[in-house]
Amino acid sequence: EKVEITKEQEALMKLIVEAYNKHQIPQDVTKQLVRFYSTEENFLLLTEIATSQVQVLVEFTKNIPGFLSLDHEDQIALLKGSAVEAMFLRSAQVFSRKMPKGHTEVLEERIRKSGISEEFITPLFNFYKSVGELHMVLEEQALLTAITILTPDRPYVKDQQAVERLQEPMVNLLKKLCVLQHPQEPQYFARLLGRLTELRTLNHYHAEMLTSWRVNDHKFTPLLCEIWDVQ
Ligand SMILES: CC(C)c1onc(-c2c(Cl)cccc2Cl)c1COc1ccc(-c2ccc3[nH]c(C(=O)O)cc3c2)cc1
Repeated sequence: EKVEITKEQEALMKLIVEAYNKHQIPQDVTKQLVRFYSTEENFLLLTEIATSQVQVLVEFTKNIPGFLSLDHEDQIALLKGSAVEAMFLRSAQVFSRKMPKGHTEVLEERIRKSGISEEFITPLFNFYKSVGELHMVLEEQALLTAITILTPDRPYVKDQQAVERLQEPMVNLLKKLCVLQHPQEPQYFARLLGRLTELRTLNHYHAEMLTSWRVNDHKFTPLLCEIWDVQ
């Protein structure tokens, strides 16, 4: 015979459905799932990484033999003049060293979505690619970073000869290392030094990146403001 819902059953149904709809996970919890990393969040994270990267860079620099016997103002001038290049080098080496699976992609994603305009993204990732293709060993990476920091012709360096005297043995050592590590590639050392030239062009792009971030009222940490002369 005909199936019919009784009045009682209807009342029961209403209670159950109401209770079911009432008890849901709060929106702000599930929202986390679909939230894309906003430009703002990516910028803040990269700022945090860069700040800690500068601290690491200062400690590394202090351990370069002879650096602490340079004129103190020249020490500051070298750090300020090389910080961006050293960080491009470091983040590029990290990229090429194939970070734990997926980290490289996440870092790339966050850099791409941190408010940097397309015109700087291209040269940035071209540089990462060109460093990756070199397959530098750790020793080469460390020496190349030290050579970058000990660049005599940075702005405001007074005693350039003193810096040259520290940089030259590093360059000679790197040259020897390249011959030993890449015997089948005589031009390898020249390719490494070519990266240093490319780094200098990235300085200009970076200055533009900073300006466009600041125009959009992005805040940096005190350490980054000091080393990059912003704010
Ligand atoms: C202030 C922020 C937004 C910023 O401004 N310019 C740059 C900026 C940008 Cl995008 C690109 C290149 C240079 C700069 Cl300097 C940045 C972010 O800078 C960094 C981004 C990532 C890293 C980075 C990432 C992963 C790492 N792993 C390790 C490790 O030791 O395992 C070190 C490391 C460093 C360092 C600086």
